[in-house]
Amino acid sequence: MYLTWMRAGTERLLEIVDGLEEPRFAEPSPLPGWTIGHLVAHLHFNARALGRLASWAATGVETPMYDGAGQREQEISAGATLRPVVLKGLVRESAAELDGLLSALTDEQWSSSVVTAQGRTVSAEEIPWLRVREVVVHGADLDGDTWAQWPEELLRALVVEIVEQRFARGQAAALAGVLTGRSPAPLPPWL
Ligand SMILES: O=C(O)/C=C/C(=O)CC(=O)C(=O)O
Repeated sequence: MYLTWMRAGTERLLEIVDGLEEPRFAEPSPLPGWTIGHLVAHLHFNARALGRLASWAATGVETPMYDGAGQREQEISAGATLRPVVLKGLVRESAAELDGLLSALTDEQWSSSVVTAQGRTVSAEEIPWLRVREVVVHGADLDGDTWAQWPEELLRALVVEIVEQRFARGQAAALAGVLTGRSPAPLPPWL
């Protein structure tokens, strides 16, 4: 299921990224401090990072998503300076690499454990879900009209996870206001 959603989400994301005109890469994205270029660079390096988790599951050799706290930020900042045509190619390439690595996992490897960048120990089966969140949510950042195209089951899984995490972040009251349609409380971006 997750792999199917990942493939559908990736296909849509690549369409959106391919359709971005060059000047848009320098424009602000909905994420504080990030341009569209930063966002596209993040999507590329996130595929690479999740690919390292897939390699970990395949080999048993610990290969974390990022080497230390600064790597993610440094990669994104450097990536955002690349020419849009280069970034577009990289996003496509790393998405295909991630798909290839995941497709090669055996049943036993899928059930092995890996550790995410947030320190969560998860089954490798969760790797495609981590990518679904990225391509679906950031796809909406790049082209806001994408939500209605996703299956209800995917949206339910996403919303349940967001609700749990927002509660954990102390945002219960703001969330209740938004979900009851009573207050347009400003909530910071979830992802
Ligand atoms: O949900 C988690 O445990 C980890 C999520 C991330 O590391 C987010 C990314 O995938 C990323 O920032 O590249």
